[in-house]
Amino acid sequence: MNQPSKQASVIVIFGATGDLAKRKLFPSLYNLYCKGVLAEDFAVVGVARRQLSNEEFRSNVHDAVIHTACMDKDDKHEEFSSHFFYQPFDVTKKESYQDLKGLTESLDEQFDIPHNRIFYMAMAPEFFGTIALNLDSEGLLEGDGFNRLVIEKPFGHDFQSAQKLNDEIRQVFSEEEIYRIDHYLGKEMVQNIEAIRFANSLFEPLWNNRYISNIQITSSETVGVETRGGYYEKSGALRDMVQNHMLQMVSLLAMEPPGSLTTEEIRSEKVKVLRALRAVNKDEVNDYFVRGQYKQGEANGETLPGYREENNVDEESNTETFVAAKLMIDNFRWAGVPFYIRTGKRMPTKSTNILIEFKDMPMNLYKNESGKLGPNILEVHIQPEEGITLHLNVKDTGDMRKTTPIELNFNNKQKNNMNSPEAYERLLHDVMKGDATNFARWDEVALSWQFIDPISVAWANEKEQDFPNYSAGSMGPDAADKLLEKDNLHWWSSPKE
Ligand SMILES: NC(=O)C1=CN([C@@H]2O[C@H](COP(=O)(O)OP(=O)(O)OC[C@H]3O[C@@H](n4cnc5c(N)ncnc54)[C@H](OP(=O)(O)O)[C@@H]3O)[C@@H](O)[C@H]2O)C=CC1
Ligand SMILES: O=C1O[C@H](COP(=O)(O)O)[C@@H](O)[C@H](O)[C@H]1O
Repeated sequence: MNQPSKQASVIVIFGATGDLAKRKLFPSLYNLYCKGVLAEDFAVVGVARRQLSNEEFRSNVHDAVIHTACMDKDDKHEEFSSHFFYQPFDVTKKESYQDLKGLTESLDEQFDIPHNRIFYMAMAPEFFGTIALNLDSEGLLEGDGFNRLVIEKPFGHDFQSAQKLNDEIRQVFSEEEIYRIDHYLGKEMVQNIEAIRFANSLFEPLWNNRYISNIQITSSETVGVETRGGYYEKSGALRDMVQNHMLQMVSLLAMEPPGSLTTEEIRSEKVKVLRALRAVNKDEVNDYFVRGQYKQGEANGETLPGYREENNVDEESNTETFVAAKLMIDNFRWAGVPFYIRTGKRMPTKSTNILIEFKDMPMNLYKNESGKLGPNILEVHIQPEEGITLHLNVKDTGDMRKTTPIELNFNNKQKNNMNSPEAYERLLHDVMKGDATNFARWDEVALSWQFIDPISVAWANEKEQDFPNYSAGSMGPDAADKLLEKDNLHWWSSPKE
């Protein structure tokens, strides 16, 4: 159930000296503060191992938000950071939790907060279970207010580890209290998928296997693994991007219209898509999945290192930095329509794009004159541009029997002349409101892992002899193109790329 919007709370960030807190959480909280979403009655407690005073912590927070400007208002960096408090913390020690209890209760009084708590886990997942159990045993969850637990990815490494983690946190928190972050669900245009589908009589009647030929989702990154070689070696693109973000986008594109826009209705429809995903067993992996690993290449005149040359990466690594796949959804709406996905590091552009290709006209009156008609395509630009493009055919000026392709464009950022809020800002606000719609429910996470696990097992068991198989700065290995060629299709490259 969605709750009324403003509910003052103490936000406890576990891992408050880390990268996520600095780059995403503090700036998002600052934006919410500037917009008046966070009232004067909020407090943030940062905890981590290192010894910092409140002043040092506030100075870190201040530095993290100094380049973020309050729109149309005087900047409030000092005022904002005065709401932040720090406590050195050892996740395994009871005393740390007892001290935290004392601090949060004193902040309740200072800021007139009715014992509402948001616990944000911005540290390694191996600590989550211990933290949850200690929060409970040391009485931090007692009181009349709400308790909400925000959990970062990765939520497990496979189904078994995800289930173990879930069992641990569920000993203490109810499903309704758990907010599993998938930051793609906080992106403006990912959220717009539902509106495009369910608020336009033009599209919804066509949104099925009678009219759609195929759907293509590309999420490409220009960066390599940067400082995250250690994590990425164990994860790879399949766990890092496909299990979560890519499957979430597929679910939103393929779900049935929910009965209403409530959290449970929407998540229940998404989960049905994951249940209908055709399982790929280990002998079929090569028919449906392609893996890639980047080698040295060039972009913008710069030589880029290969994955195996990156820090903390095995020089014979079998980890994939690129995945392309053909997903089939075996239900009445989607039988026979392939959903192609691809994602990778060190590709030519940073962009996420969805293309819905409609089937050809049953008869083409123009074919003899001007060759094959261009297909109708609806593109949803997730990032960096936010908008939609509809590709149509119109009459060529001056020739009755010729057509020419045109584009109808909508740019979301031009709508109200402002940037849409960053995903984390939106998701943090949702947690404060108690709206879990754009967070992954346990059954979604479980089903995604169950779908992914046979592929990762097959890949772990069979070293890819072709690795590295695509140049940094390219669109991935040739096999990704062949995946569609087998179906007489090809990847459409977005004109926005
Ligand atoms: N960074 C990002 O953009 C993203 C991160 N994530 C996830 O968020 C989580 C945090 O990531 P990130 O911020 O990058 O990681 P960092 O390594 O930068 O930060 C880890 C934090 O945990 C603290 N910490 C580590 N061990 C302990 C301990 N035993 N007791 C108390 N505190 C401890 C560290 O502080 P100290 O050293 O002072 O103890 C630090 O504050 C991870 O699960 C990651 O996968 C998910 C998506 C994006
Ligand atoms: O979750 C992750 O996402 C980012 C890509 O996110 P985006 O919002 O920049 O598209 C990816 O770089 C990272 O490896 C992965 O962990």
